[in-house]
Amino acid sequence: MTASTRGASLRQTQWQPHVLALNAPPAYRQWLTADGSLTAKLKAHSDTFRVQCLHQTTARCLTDEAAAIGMHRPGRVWEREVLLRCDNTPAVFAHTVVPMSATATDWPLFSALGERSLGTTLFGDPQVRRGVLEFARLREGHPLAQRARKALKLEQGLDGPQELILYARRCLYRRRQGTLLVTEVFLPSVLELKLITTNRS
Ligand SMILES: C=C(O[C@@H]1C=C(C(=O)O)C=C[C@H]1O)C(=O)O
Repeated sequence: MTASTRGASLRQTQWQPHVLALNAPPAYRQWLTADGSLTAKLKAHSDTFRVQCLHQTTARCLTDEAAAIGMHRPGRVWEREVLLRCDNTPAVFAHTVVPMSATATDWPLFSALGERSLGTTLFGDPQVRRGVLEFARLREGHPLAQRARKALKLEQGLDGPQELILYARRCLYRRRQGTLLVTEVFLPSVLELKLITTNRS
């Protein structure tokens, strides 16, 4: 890596309200801007869909997400990270944070999700308010890029795809007094998915 690309990769990841600002390939754009539940979309593009929960624990939130969830400075949150698998291939690395100030009344189903999709609890609940999507091309050193690559490395037993360009989106959800920030990092295999028609010939 040259000094110039090192400087570029270390440039702070900017979360944008406009997907075109990323210069992402159209194939990624259609996933980044997909409306509704990502779980539902992934299920429509695979025979088998699974949520692999990597962990759900307390952690310190990332510096670029504190303000988004209403925290004055990065602090402890509930953190959930999963791989969304289509036909057992990881398609999305997802990272969700909830401030510790949130109560079980705010997010009654979050703590016991396990390998059930978070989406099924968000999109079915009339009390949940969904914010606007933000988009980013994750710089190489961004923690979520590193964690996604690490999850893939565990999957592929390789050094991990170093030159992987990762596009992500994030969305803030509100319910009662609670906030919850979902960040979805789209892995290259998502581009291989094909819509499965219902009337299979
Ligand atoms: C928000 C959704 O939930 C999905 C499921 C997640 C989980 O189970 O942790 C995380 C991110 C999402 O891609 C959705 O389906 O749109």
